[in-house]
Amino acid sequence: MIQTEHLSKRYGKLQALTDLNLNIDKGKVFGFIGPNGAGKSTTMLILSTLLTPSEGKAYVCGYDVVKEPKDVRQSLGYMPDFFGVYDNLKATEYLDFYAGAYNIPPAKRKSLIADLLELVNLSNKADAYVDSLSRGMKQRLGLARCLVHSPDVLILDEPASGLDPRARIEMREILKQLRRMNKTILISSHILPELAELCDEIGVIEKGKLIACGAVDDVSIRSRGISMMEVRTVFGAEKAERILRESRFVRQLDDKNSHFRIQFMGTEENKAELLQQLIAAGVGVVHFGDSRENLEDVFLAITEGVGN
Ligand SMILES: Nc1ncnc2c1ncn2[C@@H]1O[C@H](COP(=O)(O)OP(=O)(O)OP(=O)(O)O)[C@@H](O)[C@H]1O
Repeated sequence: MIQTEHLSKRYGKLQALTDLNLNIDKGKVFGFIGPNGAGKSTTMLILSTLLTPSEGKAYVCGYDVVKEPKDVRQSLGYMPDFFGVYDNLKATEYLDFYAGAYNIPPAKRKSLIADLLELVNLSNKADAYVDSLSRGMKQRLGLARCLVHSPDVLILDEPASGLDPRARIEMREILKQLRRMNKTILISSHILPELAELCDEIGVIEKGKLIACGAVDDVSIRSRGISMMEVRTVFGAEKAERILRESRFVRQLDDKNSHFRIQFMGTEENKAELLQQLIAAGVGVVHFGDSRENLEDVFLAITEGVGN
């Protein structure tokens, strides 16, 4: 549904994107992770036909973004990282305006807008002026806006940025709902754990280059063999700490009352080896596995030194 081939973009002398190859299948949620200035928005603008690539090709639903921009725009909904709302419009009027822009017949708009407001949990704000909505509500309204023409593909540039934890959770629940509706979603963030639960695959981009790409669980392994792990023990914590500290597979260790968090560098076999070593030493291991919550550390480890 989304494909790029050797996609590159230069702004004057600045190479913002270099040789990007992406292939996102129907119904998949792809998380695009990278620090500020990595090239995420540039990629999304090209896919949304708002920016022309310097080199390479990009397709959305099989349509070429340069040669068939109208078909691309019909197929996708794009939510920029920042968008304005009009002061004197109510939420329903705002969506009605965009539905009109997509030539949706007036007779169909009322029920469509009611459905969209329900989807984004804003039914009770239908008659509220958009500039009176909280930031989280505005973001959700922005999401409804890019769904008015029922696109198969969604391109969402940092939809949760600037939101408080509750608003982030609400946004995530709506995105899960969109995934259940079989939308293909490209979503960016500079916060990896935020996307881990939502995405089927992630791509890590740094200084315009894709440096790791794949299923959330194996991106770290495929890239540099780094993963974050948790080890919990009920007895023998001191022995465990010594073994973990001395292990050639452990790069970093945090210890909180028999609960160890380690940066592991090695293969799945190496993990089994380490677990056997702990058990053979008489450590009471009750948990030994990958940590999802600390994926940010993996991201930092993967991107460490890249591009320098
Ligand atoms: N219109 C422009 N003219 C010149 N340089 C630009 C322009 N837009 C972006 N850049 C530069 O291109 C690089 C990539 O920017 P881009 O906005 O794509 O990154 P990003 O990953 O989306 O970052 P952020 O999270 O800050 O939005 C940055 O160095 C940025 O300063």
